[in-house]
Amino acid sequence: MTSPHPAPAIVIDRVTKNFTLRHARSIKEMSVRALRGQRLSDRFRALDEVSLTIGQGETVALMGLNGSGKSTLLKLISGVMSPDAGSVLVRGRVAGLIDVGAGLHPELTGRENVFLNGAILGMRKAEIARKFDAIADFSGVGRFLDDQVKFYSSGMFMRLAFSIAAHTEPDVFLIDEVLAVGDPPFRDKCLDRIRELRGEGRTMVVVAHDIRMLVGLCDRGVTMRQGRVIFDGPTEEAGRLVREDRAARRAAAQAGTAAAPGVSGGIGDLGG
Ligand SMILES: Nc1ncnc2c1ncn2[C@@H]1O[C@H](COP(=O)(O)OP(=O)(O)OP(=O)(O)O)[C@@H](O)[C@H]1O
Repeated sequence: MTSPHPAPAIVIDRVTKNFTLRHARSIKEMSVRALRGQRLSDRFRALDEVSLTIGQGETVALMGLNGSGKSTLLKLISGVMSPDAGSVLVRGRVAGLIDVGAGLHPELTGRENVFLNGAILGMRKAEIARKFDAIADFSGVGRFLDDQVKFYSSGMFMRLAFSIAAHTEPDVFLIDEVLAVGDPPFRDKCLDRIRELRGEGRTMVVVAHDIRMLVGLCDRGVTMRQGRVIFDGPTEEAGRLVREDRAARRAAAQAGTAAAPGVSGGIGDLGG
């Protein structure tokens, strides 16, 4: 029997992340702005005191409008980015599909990338060799395996990246919008593989805009708005709040106003 309170796999404690928005891209632009007394850059708060604990074996959907901070939060969990304040603790091996294909090297072949990316994701050479056929089969890249991946279509690229990550047997698996890229049969295969990983008790955090898919896949939904967690509970309810935000954003756009829920407002967001 599973415990109602699984041991934490991810603990995010009052995490804040700021980015610098540069307004001038050239020395000329900088000079013009300086002469006019305009700012050269602004600080933008992408995450604002976010706290979240995810238990081992949970499948959590991270939802919210564009710019609400989902991807930034996944990057902090994966360790590719560090918080400006607060802490992120992750137990076990993390594999992520965060920036699709970011781990694939365009000049290398699919085969070489399986070994390189597999190693980056923490697999030993013998383990990759043992799983190579399964990775190649799952990706469906077939006869293109010995071509450089820069010649792959975006779908093939994503399939190979997903296949490598999904065979690393991670304790924590992070998935960002990759399911939106693939063709429907591959998407179903990915969903089956995610369910399999879930059945093996792995922890999963999934970011996607397809609310219906998330409701079918995840035990728990977290809704973000302007860098903050505004809801954490049943996935349906989390999704309902996102639909509300979408409707408000549409209404605001029609009314011609700039401010809508969850839409990043730059420096103005910092205070409120
Ligand atoms: N490297 C960066 N430099 C500057 N600003 C950034 C950077 N990465 C993200 N941001 C900004 O931080 C905010 C949050 O971005 P993030 O990508 O986390 O949102 P998101 O909820 O994942 O959005 P989407 O659904 O569009 O992927 C956005 O306003 C974005 O423009």
